[in-house]
Formats: sequence, C-alpha cells, structure tokens
Amino acid sequence: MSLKLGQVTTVVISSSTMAKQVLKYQDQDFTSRFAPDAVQVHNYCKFSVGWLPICPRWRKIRRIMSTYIFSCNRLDANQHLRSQKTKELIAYCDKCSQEGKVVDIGQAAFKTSLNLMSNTLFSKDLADPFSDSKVELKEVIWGILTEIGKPNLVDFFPILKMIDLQGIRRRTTIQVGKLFKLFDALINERLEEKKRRSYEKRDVLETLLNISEDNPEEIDQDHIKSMFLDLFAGATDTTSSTVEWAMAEILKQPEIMKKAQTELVEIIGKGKYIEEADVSQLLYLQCIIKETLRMHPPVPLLPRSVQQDVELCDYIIPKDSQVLINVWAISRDFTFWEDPLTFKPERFWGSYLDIRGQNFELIPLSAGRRICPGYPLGLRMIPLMLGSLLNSFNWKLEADIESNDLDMEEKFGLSLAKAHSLRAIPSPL
Ligand code: HEM
Repeated sequence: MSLKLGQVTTVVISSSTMAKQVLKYQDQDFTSRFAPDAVQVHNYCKFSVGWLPICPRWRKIRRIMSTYIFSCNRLDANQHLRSQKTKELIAYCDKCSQEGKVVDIGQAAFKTSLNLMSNTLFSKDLADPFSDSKVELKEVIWGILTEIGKPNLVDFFPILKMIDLQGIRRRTTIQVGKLFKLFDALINERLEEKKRRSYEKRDVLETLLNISEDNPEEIDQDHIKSMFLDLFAGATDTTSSTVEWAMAEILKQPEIMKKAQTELVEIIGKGKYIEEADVSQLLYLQCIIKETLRMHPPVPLLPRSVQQDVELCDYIIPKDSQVLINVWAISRDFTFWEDPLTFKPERFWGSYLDIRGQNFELIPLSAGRRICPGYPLGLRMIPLMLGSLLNSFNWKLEADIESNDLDMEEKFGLSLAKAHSLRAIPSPL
C-alpha cells in the first residue's frame, strides 16, 4: 500500500515475502531512516544510532554497543545486576501481596527495566523500586515515543517547519532536554569523581569515558547522551510492555498460568528465584514470550526510507519515500498463522520459528543490519521478570474484572503499549 501526502510517499509493507526482500535481499537499499522533525532537537538525531542512516558514525556506535554493552561476556559479567533488580521487583510485589494491594504490572516492570538499564550504564537507580507513585521518567520516555510516532504535518510539508503547527517539536525539545540535562549531570559528576579516585568502576559510562579520553574523536559527550537516550528508549518500554502484555494474556487464560507455573516448579523449584542460566530449560515460558511478541510486537512498524528510486517486487519506490514494514500485520497474517488472533503459546512448542531475524513471518526484533542491537539484553530481561512474577505469586485481576472482560485495547505510538494499565493482585503461591 502506498500513500502520498505533501512531498512524501509512504509505502507500507504487510507481507512477509516483501519484508524478506527488503530486510534480507535488498537490505542495502532500505537501511536509511526518515528522521522526523520531532527528533531534530538538541542535536539528538545527529548522534543517535536509531536515527542515523548507515554511515561510519552509525557503524562506530553499533560497534561500541555490541562490544562494550551487548557482548555475551559483558552481559554475563553484569547479570548479578539483573538478578538484584528482579529480586527488588519481587520484594515490591510481596509487599503489595501482604498489604492486599494491586500491582500496576506495566509500571512495576518499567521501574525494573529502568533501574536495570541505569545500573548497567552508570551504577545508579533512577526510580524507587518500592514506591507506588508514578515514575516521571516513564512519562518522559513514553512522551518522546508518542510524539515521534504521531503523524506530523511538518514532515510532509516542510514549509510548515517554522510554525511547528502541532507543537510536536516544542514538546520533544522539552522532554529530550530533560533527559539530556540528567545525563549531562551524571557525566560531569563522574568526570569529577574519576579525577579523585584511583580505582575503575565497571559500568558502561566508565568504559565510554575511558574510550573518549584515549581517543576523543571516537566518542564524546554528545554521542554518550544520544546513546543513553537510545538505550533507555529502546530498552524500557519494549521489555516492560512485553511483560505487561504477557501477564494480561496469561490472566485471560488461567490454564496458561498453571502450565507455566508447573514448569517453573519442576525446573526451578516453587518460589525460588530464577537465574539467567535456567531460562534455556524453561521451554514453555519461552513459548509464552514468543507468542506475546507475535501478537504484541513492541515496535509495530519498522521505519525505513530509500535514498534513490528502488525497484521492489515489480514496483518502483520513489526516492526519499518512507517505508514502513508492518510487523504487527505480518504476525497476524491468516495465510500463514493458524488462528492468529488467539493467544496460543503451544503453537511454538517444538517449532523451528525463531524471533531473531531468520523467519520473516515473525520479526519483532527486525532483521538484517539494523536488527535491534539490544535484543541479547532484552531476551535476558523478559524471561527473568516474567518467570519470577509467575514463580513467586498467584495472580488475579483487580476485583470485579472477569478474565473475559479484560480490556486488551492497544495504544499505537512508535511503540505499541497497552491502552489501559494491567492491574493485578498477587497472593502467595
Ligand atoms: C523485547 C525487546 C525488544 C524489542 C522487541 C525490540 C525491537 C526493536 C526493533 C523492531 C527495532 C528497529 C530495527 C529496525 O529498524 O529494523 C529496534 C531498534 C533498536 N533497539 Fe530494540 N528492541 C527490544 C529491546 C531493546 C533493548 C533492551 C535495547 C537496549 C538496551 C534496545 C535498543 C535498540 C536500539 C538502540 C535500536 C536502534 C538500532 C538502529 O537503528 O540501528 N532494544 N528494536
């Protein structure tokens, strides 16, 4: 499907065959991004791996990420952090269980992901794991993703740029500014602290500052701020919304919860904490996660663009078109999936289908050169959080809501969120 508005043609791809062509065989033609006006603030998109086209700077940032953050060795080395943050999530739910209080699952999972990221990056919590109050940073990050996801007239009629008719750039300027101010303060504090002490901290910020000291043109403070924004935006909403959707689907079908809990008891032991090494044995839990990512892909549309006319399956896509790969529609395609609108983890039992960019009917993490760089971390965080919630408590919906009546409405932004928060009550197993 294609649509021309103002000066921009938008092409939406909703078939797995075409997605394979774009992401695998013609990857080189489709690796650019259409950077919307909303991200052209505080120099963010000039240093952001998420918005740069494929270029030496993009390659450099991806290399730094894959070597110093997402390599297997690095992730193994800081798995104690994820374990500790997951224990705090369980301790918070335990407190709610004792007080008979409801847990806002998305909010609790978001705080866990946020603290997990912030501890990995700069060894600090950014949210109080035991408070019930809203997390300001959630509003800021969600605000940025929502504004970027909104159709903005300025992107189609650049002449309107001066006016910022919908106020989108004004709002992202404020929100990105808030995050950059926080990152600037953390970086400056660390630079001061580094001068005073003789030992090294083992976190990402310290590593990046060391690279910058040795080789200033490799990475500087602007790179670090944009990278941190990309990492927080990339990690927190995707992982927490996957946990929230999975719990919502499980609460709608209590027999799935029973089955998952039986597996956890057999393999981990009732009420025991899960470690990352256990996850490879938790096959049913993995099926639940795949099925959640199929039905509720956190990034429903992959935004790409073309820099010259490109022929794709007998169509010509004009230069500067925006191309959106509709992951959401592909993973609900009736011609491939049996009963695609039903949440059925069993469909993946013994199935060859993988989510890491090899099977184009299921591409929640994308595929090709721009595949999500953070997925090795995301795929460690989600089973840990979800498995721990299920192996520590029985869950029921807030009073008066029958499982059949649970609202599953989706809220589309750059990411796909649950429109109404999932509120559930934990009780001892
Ligand atoms: C369930 C978890 C996750 C899902 C489903 C997911 C999905 C995606 C998708 C679909 C893209 C777009 C790729 C494309 O345009 O082809 C992406 C990009 C990205 N993701 Fe993830 N992601 C997840 C977790 C994470 C985590 C944990 C991080 C960081 C810690 C992260 C960081 C990023 C970044 C920085 C990009 C931009 C990469 C680029 O454009 O080169 N993601 N992710």
